[in-house]
Amino acid sequence: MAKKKQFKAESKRLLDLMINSIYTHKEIFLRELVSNASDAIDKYYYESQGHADASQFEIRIEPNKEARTLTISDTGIGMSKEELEENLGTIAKSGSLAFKEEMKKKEENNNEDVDIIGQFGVGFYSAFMVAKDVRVVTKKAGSDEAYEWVSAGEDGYEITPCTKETNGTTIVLTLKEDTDEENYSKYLETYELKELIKKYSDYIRYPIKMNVETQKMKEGTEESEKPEYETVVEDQTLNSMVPLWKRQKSKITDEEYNQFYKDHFYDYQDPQKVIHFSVEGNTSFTALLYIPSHLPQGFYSQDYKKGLQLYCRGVFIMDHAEELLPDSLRFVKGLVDSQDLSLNISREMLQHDHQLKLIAGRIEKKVLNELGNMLAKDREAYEKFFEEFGVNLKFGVYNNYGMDKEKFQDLLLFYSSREKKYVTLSEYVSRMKEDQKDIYFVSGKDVELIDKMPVVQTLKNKEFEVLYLTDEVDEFVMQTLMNYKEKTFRNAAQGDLDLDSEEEKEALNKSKEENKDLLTFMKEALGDEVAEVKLSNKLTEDPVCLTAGEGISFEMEKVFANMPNQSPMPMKATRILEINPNHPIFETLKTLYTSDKDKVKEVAEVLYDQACLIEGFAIKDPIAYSKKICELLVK
Ligand SMILES: Nc1ncnc2c1ncn2[C@@H]1O[C@H](COP(=O)(O)OP(=O)(O)OP(=O)(O)O)[C@@H](O)[C@H]1O
Repeated sequence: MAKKKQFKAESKRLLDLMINSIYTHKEIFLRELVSNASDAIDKYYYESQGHADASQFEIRIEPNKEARTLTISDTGIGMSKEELEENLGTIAKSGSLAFKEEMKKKEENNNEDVDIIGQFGVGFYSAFMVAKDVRVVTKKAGSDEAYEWVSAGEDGYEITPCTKETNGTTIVLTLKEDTDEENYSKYLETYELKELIKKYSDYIRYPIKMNVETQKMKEGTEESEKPEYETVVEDQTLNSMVPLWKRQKSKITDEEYNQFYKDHFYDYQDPQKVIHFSVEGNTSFTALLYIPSHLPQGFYSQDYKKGLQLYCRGVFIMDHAEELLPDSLRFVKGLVDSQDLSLNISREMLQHDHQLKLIAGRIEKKVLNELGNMLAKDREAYEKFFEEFGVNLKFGVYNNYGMDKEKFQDLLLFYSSREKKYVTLSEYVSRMKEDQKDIYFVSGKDVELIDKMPVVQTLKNKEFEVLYLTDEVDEFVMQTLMNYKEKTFRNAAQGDLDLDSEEEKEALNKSKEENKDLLTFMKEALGDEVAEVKLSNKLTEDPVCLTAGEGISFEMEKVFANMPNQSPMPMKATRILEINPNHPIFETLKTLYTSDKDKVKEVAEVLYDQACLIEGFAIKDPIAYSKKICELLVK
């Protein structure tokens, strides 16, 4: 009988820590054991300098419900008695890390990439999260001796000689009994095991095999009305082995990219764009990114999680690594695989965000670049993209107090008065009139309504192009941008546009002077509703319009009004009623002013209400308004 050896005191505590607090998910034990198996095969392969028979390389999973055991075996390098003692008897001793370092030293004359996963020397013990005892049977390649290591966790371990035919390691876990909180039996279910392998170990480069029972039609019964079925055992490979993103780009078809997207990111439609690239350098990584063709489900809900899947050396680490994507690109789906990440000991988190920041920066740059290319080369596709996700790019402009606005401004599209099509800011500026100083924009509910606005008509008549802003955020975007290529953004519905010629100005001033009393009377008739009633050349066909004074605009007033937690004194724009001096109604007003001042008051109220309606504001008293209109019609 072999003598039972004790774990060192620290090891006992460490083991306890390991079992109870390092990992959040018990299921990762399988990932850890499979990664160890893969490392062991890697080592065997390196040691044999490529002479080993690769067809023998495999990792096998074997659940046994009767015995309540789960066995993970590999055809790797195995362990000698000393190695067993060192690697499995000392927690936090990683034979793999030592191996990797050894290989690195040799690497000066050997360019082979060492893709060993293990580094902390703790993963193995995660088995004790689900197993009440663990048996390891191992035979070192090239040796005749095999050994068995047995432990029930905290109480230490035993090593005894045994027999094993081939090199490699077999690990047998006897699962714990189920409890109210924890169902350990699930790790004996084929379905569960398959899922776990797919989730965490799909890209382990050696086949992970399992005998799986399936129902097959009995031979010879296919033609009969009642085909018979039988249960057969199939040896299935559970993992894909070579990740799509590690394959040569030119050899990947669109269908493969699209299928991968649909399988991994739960979309039923093909993505709009695939971005696949690798970066070599201080932080090397490969990214496979997708721009969906439509808004992901729940995109605007609080439950939507942005982020990319993260793999480290082909092993799945986490689903939504948020730090890899700026908020403005939260619609991007995909993954990053890097070997240079400092994972924490549980591989559930990343330790330093420095590398992550570097990667995130490269990803942002690449995606914005690709969007720029799409805009330049495939306008139709870009417009479709922009319809879905443009608002995120606008967010990119005003986020961070506009720090990043330059990155986004050339990707913005706005409707314009010219062709009622999307234009970029650069297109707008390139065709501005020679003497035009500002970039004009007008906000409103939709393009049709804006197009009919009096001030837009005037600008159009004078052949100025106007950008039509229909998104709530648009005015904030303009405020943040302030200017573009030295041209200032200017809300055409606000303030004086100073578009008149000298003669026009002179004529207007004269008319203002002559009708000063009438205008003052009208202002008083309307009370606090308006700050001013004035004549303006802004209007050509329409009788009146409402403009906002300096400060907040009408659109902003509407945005603030829709916000939750209203203050009792909501922000309001200053209202100015502008009258077209060339409209017949002004002549009527002038005449009435000399004969019937009460009528002037009434007409002023109707005109003001009309201006409000055009601007998209509710009128204060719709019943009174309709009454007044009727009276005027009857007369
Ligand atoms: N299947 C195996 N075949 C051969 N050696 C193994 C096997 N499993 C574990 N080992 C040895 O035991 C050591 C400890 O394993 P453990 O999983 O605890 O840590 P690790 O894989 O080195 O690091 P990490 O904690 O990062 O996974 C390994 O470094 C390796 O030398």
